[in-house]
Amino acid sequence: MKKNIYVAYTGGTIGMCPSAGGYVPTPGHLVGAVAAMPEFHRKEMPNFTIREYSPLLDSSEMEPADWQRIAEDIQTNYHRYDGFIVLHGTDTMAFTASALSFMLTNLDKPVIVTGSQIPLAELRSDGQTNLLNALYLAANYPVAEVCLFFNNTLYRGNRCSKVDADSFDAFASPNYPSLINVGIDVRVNAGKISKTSSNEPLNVQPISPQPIGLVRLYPGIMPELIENILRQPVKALILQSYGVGNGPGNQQMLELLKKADDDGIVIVNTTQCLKGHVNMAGYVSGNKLANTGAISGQDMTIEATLTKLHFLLSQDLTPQQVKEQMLRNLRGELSAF
Ligand SMILES: NC(=O)C[C@H](N)C(=O)O
Repeated sequence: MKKNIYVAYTGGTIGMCPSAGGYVPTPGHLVGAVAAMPEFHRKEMPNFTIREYSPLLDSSEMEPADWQRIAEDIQTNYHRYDGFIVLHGTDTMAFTASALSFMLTNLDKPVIVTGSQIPLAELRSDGQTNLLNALYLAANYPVAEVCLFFNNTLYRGNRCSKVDADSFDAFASPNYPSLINVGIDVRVNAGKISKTSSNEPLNVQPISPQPIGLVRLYPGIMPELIENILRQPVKALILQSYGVGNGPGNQQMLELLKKADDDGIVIVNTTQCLKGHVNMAGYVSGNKLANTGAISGQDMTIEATLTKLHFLLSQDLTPQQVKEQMLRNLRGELSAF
C-alpha cells in the first residue's frame, strides 16, 4: 500500500520566482514545477497532495498566527494521511519547527519541515532533493516528531538553527545528533528517534503572540537599555549572555533584573555560543545572574527558547509554573545535565 503524504506549502524560496525587487513567492509555480518533474511520480514515491497556502509567504513574514494555522491544518488532515511535510522558507524555518513541536501533542506521525536555498524550478536547486527526500522519509522512515530536513540530513526540529545564509548546508543542530543521514544508504541513528504510539488523539495547543524581550549582552551594554526593554507589557526576557551564562556584575543591571523577576517577568539566561549549555554555577559572574531569579536556558536553541516561551505564556500559568516548565524537557528540546 502506497503511503499518503500531505504537503502544506506555506511559501519560501522553494516556490519563488525572480522579480524586479528580488525573489517573490508565486502562486501555482511550485505545484506546476513538481508536476513536471518525473522523479516525484516514480512508483517508489508515496502519493502526495500539495495544499498551497494563500498568501504564500517569505518566511520572514511568519508570525505566531501562521504557526497556529499550520498546526490546525495538520490536525484537520491528520486522520487522512500517513505523514506531513511543511514547505517553508529557510529564514524562520527553525522557529516554525520549534513552535510546531510544542503545539502538537500526542504526535505519532512524522511532520517534516523543509524548503530550499534556490527555487525548485531553477538550475542547481536544492529544492528537488530536499522535497523528494522529505517525502521519501515521511513514507518510509516515519519519525514521530517534528523534524527539519535539509541537505541530506533529518534533524529534530526544535534543535535546529539556520547557520549559513549561502550554503545548501544551511542548518545545524549543535547540541543534538541528527536523526537520519541520507547518503548512498539511509542511515538511521537508532536510539535518537522517538517512535511513540500514543492512543491519545492529536491535540493542538493554541499559541498567541507574546511580549518577549531579547537582549544580547555586549561589552559596555547600558543598563538603561535593558530597563527600556523590561517595560510593560513584557512577560519574559531572554538574555543572551556570554559562554556558560556569564554577564557583567553591573549592580544597576542586576537590580533591574531582580526587580523584573519580582514583578513576574520570566528571565531566561541563554548563551551566545552556538554549542554548549548554560551553567550559572560555573563562575561568580554567572552566579550573580542566577541570584536575580533568572533561570537557565540550558542547551536550548534561541528558536526553541522563544517558541517555548510563546507556548507556555499562551497558557494560563503563573510565572513560577512557566519557569518550571522552561526547565523541563517537554519535546526533546533540551538535554538533561
Ligand atoms: N531560502 C529561503 O527560503 C529564504 C526566504 N527568504 C524565506 O525564508 O522565505
